[in-house]
Amino acid sequence: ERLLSHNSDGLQLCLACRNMQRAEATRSHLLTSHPAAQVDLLQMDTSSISSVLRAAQEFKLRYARLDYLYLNAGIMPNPQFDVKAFVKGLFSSNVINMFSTGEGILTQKDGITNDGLQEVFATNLFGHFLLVRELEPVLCHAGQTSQLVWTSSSNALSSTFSLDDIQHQKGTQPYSSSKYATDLLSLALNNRYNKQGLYSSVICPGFMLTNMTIGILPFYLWKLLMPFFLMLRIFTNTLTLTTYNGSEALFWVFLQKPESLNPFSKYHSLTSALGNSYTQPHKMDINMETSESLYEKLLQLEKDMRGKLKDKEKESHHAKETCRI
Ligand SMILES: NC(=O)C1=CN([C@@H]2O[C@H](COP(=O)(O)OP(=O)(O)OC[C@H]3O[C@@H](n4cnc5c(N)ncnc54)[C@H](OP(=O)(O)O)[C@@H]3O)[C@@H](O)[C@H]2O)C=CC1
Ligand SMILES: CC(C)CCC[C@@H](C)[C@H]1CC[C@H]2C3=C(CC[C@]12C)[C@@]1(C)CCC(=O)[C@@H](C)[C@@H]1CC3
Repeated sequence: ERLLSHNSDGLQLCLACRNMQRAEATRSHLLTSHPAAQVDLLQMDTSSISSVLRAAQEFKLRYARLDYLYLNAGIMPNPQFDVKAFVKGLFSSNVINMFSTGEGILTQKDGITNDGLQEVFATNLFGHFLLVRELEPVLCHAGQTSQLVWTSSSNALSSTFSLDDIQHQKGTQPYSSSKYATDLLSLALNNRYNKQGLYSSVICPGFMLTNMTIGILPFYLWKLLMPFFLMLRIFTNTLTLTTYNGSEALFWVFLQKPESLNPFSKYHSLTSALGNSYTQPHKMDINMETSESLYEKLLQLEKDMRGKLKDKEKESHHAKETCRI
């Protein structure tokens, strides 16, 4: 919506969504305020490997070029709010950090996808990784730049991520781990693809009330807490609260020359106590060595998963043939 409000001429949007009913509703909403806009839809579930491969194939049939790819889909399933840790945090010097990152007060219960991957890892990171790899031919064009924009989080904490457990099978903070992996992956992509004109950056929208966060507390509590959160903005500008404010960095990045963005920075949407939105970079707690190691592991996993998919296809083909006989 913010991109269309800025300049809808010549902008062709393609919304890749898992739920086509919601996608249609979003499209209609956008066309109501911007009747001349070009908004296409593409069905894609980032948690499913075959869905991502199918969607990428369809995209390449439809379009010759992709200038901006927003990698925004994300889940934080079954969030558990640790009241004890929260109260302890309230009386510690870490209180502001707790409200801006959610560090130490949230855990999640992860699931397993049909492909056998950890659900948060598959949805938030691996599906997007595959998509970028598949869309390479439309993203990389001689003499032109293109941009990947990842929605990461200030909840991306190195303490929750391990190269020995990139899917976070063993821990209770898969969300944080997947976002830290996102930061690492963006750096590795810059390292590999900048020569081909493809740039990658990460943003944090700040804390917003959305479908993802609203379930953490009962709805009436959020309503009651709203004046408290607005007041808290005096101490931390990370409480963006609305999706309009949260999308500030997504929009800001769109306006920048990709070469001017720092691959080690995360671009944060921030909102001042007076309600003004702005974007500010913060250095990420990442290094090239870990980022490259993660990339190698993702490539290996991709190879394994493609192998499994082929075996499955062969099996079902064989079953069909046997039936026919
Ligand atoms: N809210 C917050 O405070 C913060 C959010 N973020 C990040 O912002 C991004 C957007 O989240 P937010 O708007 O808050 O939450 P929402 O739940 O409102 O939005 C998440 C979006 O991701 C889509 N999605 C989820 N799973 C899949 C999937 N398997 N395939 C395709 N699409 C999928 C959802 O689709 P559907 O409509 O079908 O559910 C929805 O459109 C996420 O990456 C999140 O981690 C980062 C920091 C803070
Ligand atoms: C009951 C209390 C009076 C208020 C509790 C508030 C907490 C539930 C929120 C305070 C900071 C929030 C926060 C997030 C979730 C909800 C809180 C912990 C996130 C972890 C959501 C996902 C993200 O990506 C982070 C950037 C958010 C950081 C702040």
